[in-house]
Amino acid sequence: MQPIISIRNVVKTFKEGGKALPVLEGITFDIGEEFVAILGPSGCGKTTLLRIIAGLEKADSGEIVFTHKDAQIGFVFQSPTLLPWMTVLENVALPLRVRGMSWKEAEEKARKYLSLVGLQSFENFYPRELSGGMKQRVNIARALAIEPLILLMDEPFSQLDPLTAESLRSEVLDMWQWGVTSVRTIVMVTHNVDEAIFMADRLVIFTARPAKVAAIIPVEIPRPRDRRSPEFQKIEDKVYEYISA
Ligand SMILES: Nc1ncnc2c1ncn2[C@@H]1O[C@H](COP(=O)(O)OP(=O)(O)OP(=O)(O)O)[C@@H](O)[C@H]1O
Repeated sequence: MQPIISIRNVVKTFKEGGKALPVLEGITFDIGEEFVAILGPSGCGKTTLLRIIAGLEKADSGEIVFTHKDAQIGFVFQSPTLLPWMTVLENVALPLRVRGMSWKEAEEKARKYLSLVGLQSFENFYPRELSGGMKQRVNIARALAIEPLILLMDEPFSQLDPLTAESLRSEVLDMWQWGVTSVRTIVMVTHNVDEAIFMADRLVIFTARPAKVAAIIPVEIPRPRDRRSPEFQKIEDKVYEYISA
């Protein structure tokens, strides 16, 4: 596998009120052109690793090596982080403006990605006028609009009702699988074992804090995956062995 991201011996300790909280204890693995899900017990450091990959947080030691030095990275946060005083269109266009694009060009691109997530007729709405699922769609459109090679997602479906979450999962998978976006690599942090097996090519399982890689499990089941199939169940059992260990 040709790596797109190499995570090499990443160590991170937070300092809180004079006390050291070791969070990541030497995380090493490669991510290629694939969909990787990171699973692990609550508070073990999954989000911290994602933030380090995105450059939002600094590792104490170790490194993250990107094969494509100028690769753009999109980030979808757990809860939508839209600016309330801007319309949907302006929210999606903003990161493009920040990158130096004219408003006209930025809005054209924003419209393209809003239509990809099914929100073309909501461009003049404000975030408060949207449902949770629609806000998360805008968040996804905003991350895609910068045309990233790498998409990082932090529990993107966990705040949505089950039906909305399920349709968004399939939509994200479709967009990625059929190559209608620039994204070649997806890294998703999740608590949800079922969601990880449904979506990912490989599962990276972390131990409890301080996190180490406990196991890497490939999911070689053709998509769309049937959660009731014996192969699916077998992987689920394997994951729980590591998670409850
Ligand atoms: N900026 C920070 N300063 C101090 N402690 C932090 C900071 N960010 C995270 N932590 C702590 O580091 C630990 C790991 O947090 P992190 O959010 O990475 O875990 P997680 O595995 O994503 O958790 P969850 O699954 O519950 O979302 C937690 O105990 C958290 O309280």
